[in-house]
Amino acid sequence: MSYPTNTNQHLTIEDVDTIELAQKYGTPLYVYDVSHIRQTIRAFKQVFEQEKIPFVISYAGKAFATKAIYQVVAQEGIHADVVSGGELYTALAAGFPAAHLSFNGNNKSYDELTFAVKEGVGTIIVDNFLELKLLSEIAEKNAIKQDILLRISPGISAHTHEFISTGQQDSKFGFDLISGQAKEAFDIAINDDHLNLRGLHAHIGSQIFDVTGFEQNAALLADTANAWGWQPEVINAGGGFGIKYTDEDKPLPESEFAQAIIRVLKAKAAEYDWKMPEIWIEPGRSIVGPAGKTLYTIGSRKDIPDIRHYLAVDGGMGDNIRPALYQANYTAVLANQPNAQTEEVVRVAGKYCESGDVLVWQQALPATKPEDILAVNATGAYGYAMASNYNRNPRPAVVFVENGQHQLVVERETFEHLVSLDRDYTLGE
Ligand SMILES: Cc1ncc(COP(=O)(O)O)c(C=O)c1O
Ligand SMILES: N[C@@H](CCCC[NH3+])C(=O)O
Repeated sequence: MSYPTNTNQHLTIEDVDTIELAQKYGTPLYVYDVSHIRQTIRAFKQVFEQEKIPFVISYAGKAFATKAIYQVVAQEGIHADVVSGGELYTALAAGFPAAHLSFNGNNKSYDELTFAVKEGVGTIIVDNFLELKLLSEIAEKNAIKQDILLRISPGISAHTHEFISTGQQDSKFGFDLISGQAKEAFDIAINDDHLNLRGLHAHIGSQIFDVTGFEQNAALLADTANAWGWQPEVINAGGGFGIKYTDEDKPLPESEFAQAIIRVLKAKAAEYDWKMPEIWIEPGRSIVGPAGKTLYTIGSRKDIPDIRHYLAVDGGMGDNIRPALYQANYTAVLANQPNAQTEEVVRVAGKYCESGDVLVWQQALPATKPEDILAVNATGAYGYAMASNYNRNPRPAVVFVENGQHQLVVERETFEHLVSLDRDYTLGE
């Protein structure tokens, strides 16, 4: 594949020189192409608009939650889904309209639910019986009727890594459909004076390439509501649309996932003689994943004759834990000269004290030298979001690029940040 370059033969992102970004902001550095994010959101929207059906696209902020991304998402006029008090706080701090937020999660605390209700979060996606009870009490206390959806665990297994598959019956998320718990929750919710049950939600997993699971899921939600003698206003089919990390990944265009869900629900609405319900989707990875790259500085190497070349960079599992956690595959490119002839196959390792601290398992690269810049592709989702301070490494900065310009949107942590919450121990003095 051929990468975009400038006259210096440097890798560019939206005409911005990645080597200059590395020099200006340091490495490791997360870089997002904002136009790419906007294009993906618009492609999703276009499908629904062309079909002329009511819809809500809710960006799943767990993939990447910072003030700046919530601002871009708000500019594009779509909603967002949060899964913790911290994500909710971030979205509100960004100026995101509370009414356009939904709140997912399998163990929202009393305080988190109160925070959401008081701030006017549009929809709470209720996951379990305790939450139903707490939320009803909180809504009553605040004299409101809270809009909710019920999250169902549909018993659908998505073909993806076990850790990111959520729809199977043996899952911690949602009301179990098969054993009748979902119907029990429905009966409670529909009769609750403080809750306004608008519809059903089910999310089957993440990084899924096939439309079948989404079709089955949408059909199941509609059939379930119908079997309960109920016409829902909303069917939320979740997120999970797969993206391309390597050439082995063959994702469908985002439009096809949306079209498949629309097709099924249109047919179900006709079959059951319903007013067309609002279709909600919650994409996270597909909106931000392909738009992000991480820049690293190349450091040491270890060549084990006839076995492997390890090339170490100045980041690792603290800024991208996905290879270590899910055996996830990525591709990388030499940003100094992305289209140069490749000369060797290396394993790109991080700087953390773990053997599993790998960023790219296998990558063909041109000859490299210390201080060269390596760009790892498609790191926009669940990279920064899952970053840690393991080995007391400060977390990297984040830069947004658009129309040939760049802006720092998250500062790099410093050593001072690392100790800023530490307190001296004095009891033993
Ligand atoms: C309820 C829910 N919605 C949306 C998502 C977003 O998934 P993805 O980032 O794969 O689109 C997830 C994560 O898997 C989720 O659990
Ligand atoms: N963190 C996962 C996806 C989220 C799954 C949680 N619903 C990943 O990096 O692929």
